[in-house]
Parts: sequence; C-alpha cells; structure tokens
Amino acid sequence: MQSIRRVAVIGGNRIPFARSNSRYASASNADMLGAALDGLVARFGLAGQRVGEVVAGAVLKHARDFNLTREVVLGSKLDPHTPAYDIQQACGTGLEAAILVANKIALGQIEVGIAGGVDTTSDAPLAVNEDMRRTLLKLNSARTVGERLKIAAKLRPSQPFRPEIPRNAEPRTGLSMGEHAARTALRWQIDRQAQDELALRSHQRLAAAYDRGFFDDLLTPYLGLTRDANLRPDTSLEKLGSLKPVFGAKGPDAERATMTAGNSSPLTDGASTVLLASEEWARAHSLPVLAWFSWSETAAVDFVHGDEGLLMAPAYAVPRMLARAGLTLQDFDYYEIHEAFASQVLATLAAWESPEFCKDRLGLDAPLGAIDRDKLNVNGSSLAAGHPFAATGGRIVATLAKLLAESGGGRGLISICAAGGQGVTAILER
Ligand SMILES: CC(=O)CC(=O)SCCNC(=O)CCNC(=O)[C@H](O)C(C)(C)COP(=O)(O)OP(=O)(O)OC[C@H]1O[C@@H](n2cnc3c(N)ncnc32)[C@H](O)[C@@H]1OP(=O)(O)O
Repeated sequence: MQSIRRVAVIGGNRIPFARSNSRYASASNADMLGAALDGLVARFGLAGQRVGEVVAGAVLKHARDFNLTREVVLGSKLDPHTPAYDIQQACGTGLEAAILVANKIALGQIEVGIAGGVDTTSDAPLAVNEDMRRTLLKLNSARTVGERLKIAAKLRPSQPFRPEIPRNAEPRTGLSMGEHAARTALRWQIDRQAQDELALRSHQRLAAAYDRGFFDDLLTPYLGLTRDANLRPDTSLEKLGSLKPVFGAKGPDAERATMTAGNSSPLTDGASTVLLASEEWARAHSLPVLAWFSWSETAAVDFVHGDEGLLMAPAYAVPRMLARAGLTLQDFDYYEIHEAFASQVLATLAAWESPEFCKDRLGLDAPLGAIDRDKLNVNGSSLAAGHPFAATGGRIVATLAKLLAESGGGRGLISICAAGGQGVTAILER
C-alpha cells in the first residue's frame, strides 16, 4: 500500500463569467471549457504533456456531449493520450472534480491532474416531448421506406413540437432552487436587509479584487470580456432594497418574501479549470505551490420526505469534515461559502450558531458557533461573479488557493450547496 501524499493546488484559470443570454450566448460548453483549459495549459507550460487525468463536467449538457471533457482535451494542446471524463454533481461538480483528482494524486495513482467545470443556460439542451422523441427514434431505426412512411404517418398536427426546456427545478418537488431557498429563508427568519448587505459586500469585494489585479493570473479574457459581466461596482443598498422579491413571492407567505434578483445569483455562462499535482511533480516542473488540498466531505439532506432545506447539506458536511480533521469552525482564516442565494449563506451560518440545530440535527453538545464575517468571501463570490453551475467550484478553489499564497499561509474552508439536496465541502491549507 502506498502512503497518502500531499496534494498541491498549483493554480487555476477561468474565463470571465457572463450573464445568461449575453456575451457568450452563442458559445457552447465545449467552446468555454476549451478556452479555460487553453489558458491553463498556456499559463503552466503544459502543451504536449500527458496529464494524469482531466475531470470536469457540466450540469446542462447536450446529448452530443457524452464525454465533453475528453472532446475538449482532444481539441487542446495537451498530449492526446491524456485521459479525460465527465462527472456531474450539480453545483458541486467543479469541487467534486477537484476532490476526485486530489484523491488520485494523494493515493499515488496520478502525479498531476486538471479539474474543471462549465455551464451555459444560454445554450441549454432542448428536447422534444416524450411522444415525439419516441416516434423520431423509431423513425431513425426503421429499415424500409414503407416502415418509415407508416411511422411518419403517426406524426400528426395534434402531436405538436412542444419542446422541453430544462428548468432550474428539483424533479421531485417541481420547485425551483429559488423557491426552495425562499422556504429555508422563512424557516431561519433571514431578513431582507442582511441579504442585501451580503450581496452589496460581494460586489464591492469582487470589484476591489479586480482593481488590485488579484485575478490577473487567474483569468483569460474571452469574447471581449475581461471581468465578470454580472459585477455591479455601482450597486448600493438603496438599489438592492428597491428590487421586488422574485422567490416566495406568491402564496400565503408572499408578504414575507425577501429574495430578489439582487440577492440571488443570476443564471450565468462560464467555465473554470484548476491544476493539481503531487509535491514531486510541482518541484520537478519548477512550479510553486499555492496551497495544499487537505480534507473534503460530501453530505446529502432529505428535502423530499423531511423538513431539511434543499440547499442546507453543507451545514451537515462541514461539521463532519471538521470532526475528521480535528478542527473547529473558528480555525479558519478564510471561508468561501458559495452564494447561490444570500439567504442560503445566512441560513447555513445561522444553523451552525443554533444550539437546537447542532444538538438535534448534528448530535453535538454545543453549537459550532459564529464565524468572523470579515473572513467570509473576502474577494466576493457568486452573487457578484455569477454562478455557471459546474464552474463555480473551480473558481472558488483557485481563488482561495491564491488568497492563501498571497497572505503567506493559513487555512480556508470551501462550502458549496448543490441541487438534489447535496453539499460539497473542502479545506485548503498553506
Ligand atoms: C444548482 C445547484 O446545484 C445549487 C445552486 O447553486 S442553486 C442556485 C442556482 N441558480 C439559480 O437558481 C438562479 C437564480 N436566479 C434567477 O433565476 C434569475 O437570475 C432571477 C429570477 C433571480 C432574476 O432574473 P431576471 O429578472 O431576469 O434578472 P434581471 O433582469 O437581471 O434583474 C432584475 C432587475 O434587478 C436589477 N438588479 C439585479 N441585480 C442587481 C444589483 N446587484 N443591483 C441593482 N440592481 C440589480 C436589474 O437591473 C433588473 O432591473 P430592471 O428590471 O430595472 O432592468
């Protein structure tokens, strides 16, 4: 048996994120992931090299993209002998890909790997309705003209085109991510002002990070964008406060709705990649280590039968990970909590502060307690940058690793909520 090895985060590269149906409206997942990968290959001199594995994914994929990542690798400057495959863990995809690569490096199965993610809601896969799909499949496999004509005759105007457009909703409840989060916001009594303040801080901090050049070596301009297009440096509490609630805004609790377009992450297009390696590989290639990838945990909640919030799984994953690592919630210099919605970040923090939640749900004698909010998402997060589902993990890993390198050391916590009631978390250290 090999012993476990340290896993280095060498760096990341992403393209600026764009709001859905804007600058990247005609770019495909393959185009965007390809652009992020090309930038990473160029930055770290990987052209012609055979990398151990490339693992990436997209939440929304066309049928033609059955192994999107391999196709992107074949179109890149990496050695074509580089194995590559897709994974899918909703918004946790990018981080889960990094965990997979990190674990293989830690076990000595590969020396270097690339994790990534991409998503576009502009170029979402569109399917025909079920009847039409089955008829078209039969038509495709018909052997004779006669058979084809017989099947085609069944296509009637009464069986119209009716496309099925993917919805940002849970199949088991039919509710959107936002509607689920609105229920959680009510349960935890998350107020509007606190959500708007979190959103404002996200924009201000992301803008400041851009202004000081923090993203210069984390980002490759793409299709004319050099910054995340959702970023609004000029937003204010007044503007945010004037927006109408969009989730939880119907039904008996409509009066108490708090979630708006300003304190919810927008539908976004974009891609990210991260380079991970063994210490030996990094040394042999004279590449500095930004941070070490140390612990990870994935949890799931029963939002279907139980009363657990859809996006609350990180509230369970983090304490499990802390227990294994022998750490407390306060033992961190930075907290990167993905901002799907401001209310979901605040509900997660409230759960960790709640003696009842920590006792009844986590089985702890004492609450995990509060975190220092000044250490939360210090370079902004998804409310300002946007959230191209599978690409968010890579954005966060690269941002946190660079932050740790820049500040000379410390420890950072990553927490990402995902559809399906799951949560993916990890720790980076330096
Ligand atoms: C998927 C997983 O696995 C887990 C997760 O992460 S769950 C999260 C998944 N993501 C989502 O669910 C996406 C949620 N977001 C949405 O569906 C949409 O963005 C939304 C419904 C919230 C808003 O959509 P929209 O109405 O098209 O937004 P948009 O037109 O841009 O904004 C509405 C208004 O707010 C304003 N606005 C938005 N953000 C603002 C800000 N920060 N400051 C000031 N004004 C702002 C806009 O300017 C616009 O104003 P006008 O109407 O005057 O032009």
